[in-house]
Amino acid sequence: MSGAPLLNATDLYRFYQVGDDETRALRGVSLELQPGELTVLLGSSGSGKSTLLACLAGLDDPDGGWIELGGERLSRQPEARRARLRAAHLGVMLQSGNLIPHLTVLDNALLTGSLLGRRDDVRARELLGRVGLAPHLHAYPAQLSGGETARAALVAALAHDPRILLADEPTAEVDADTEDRVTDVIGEFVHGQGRAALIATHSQRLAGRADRVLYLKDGRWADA
Ligand SMILES: Nc1ncnc2c1ncn2[C@@H]1O[C@H](COP(=O)(O)OP(=O)(O)OP(=O)(O)O)[C@@H](O)[C@H]1O
Repeated sequence: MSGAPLLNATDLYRFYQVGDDETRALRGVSLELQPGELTVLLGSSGSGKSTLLACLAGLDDPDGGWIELGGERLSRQPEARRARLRAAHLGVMLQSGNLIPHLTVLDNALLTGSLLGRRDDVRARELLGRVGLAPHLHAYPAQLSGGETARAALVAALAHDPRILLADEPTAEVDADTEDRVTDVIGEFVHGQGRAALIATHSQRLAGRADRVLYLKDGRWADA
């Protein structure tokens, strides 16, 4: 792949201090995300995947290193600026807390697009249908199963058509058929629309569709 990356992270460090203990969750991680590239992030529990995604999403700030998004610096910026950059460039799906509890599945999917002034009902309904949530458009998050919640969150991250998807285990708690559908939606987003995605997953199906597989071990890149 060539050309300017959509996202550029250089030498990221993130340390957590709990009492006298320090966890070094990221230790010098660099990464570029290019358009048309599906990157899968693998690593055992505690290897730093969620920490990396949170930093790249501007939801957490690295202790060292820097992140550029669309040519603008994301790291070490006030929260309001990070939020603006996040909305302009990213679709983010974390392991929890993605959906607004008092909005329906459909309204959650429409929210970011509405805030950006480009609400797209057709795209939101189509994506929800493709991941098998057509019967649940008007359900509230508390009425969904774990797998349905993950799929609703994935659509909420994709419906405003971001340039980059950052997703943490989008196929957790789903059967093989549904996993295929979710994988198809992500594949179409990246390869059909020329977007970029970084997906933390344990799914071999998703890893099998990736253009690039990265392994994190103890907060550093490692060989498979
Ligand atoms: N808020 C926090 N405070 C203290 N330590 C944390 C915090 N968040 C993460 N950690 C620690 O940082 C390390 C990396 O955690 P992280 O959640 O990024 O791993 P992960 O690869 O996403 O794991 P999983 O696959 O279980 O989600 C772990 O040792 C974890 O205990």
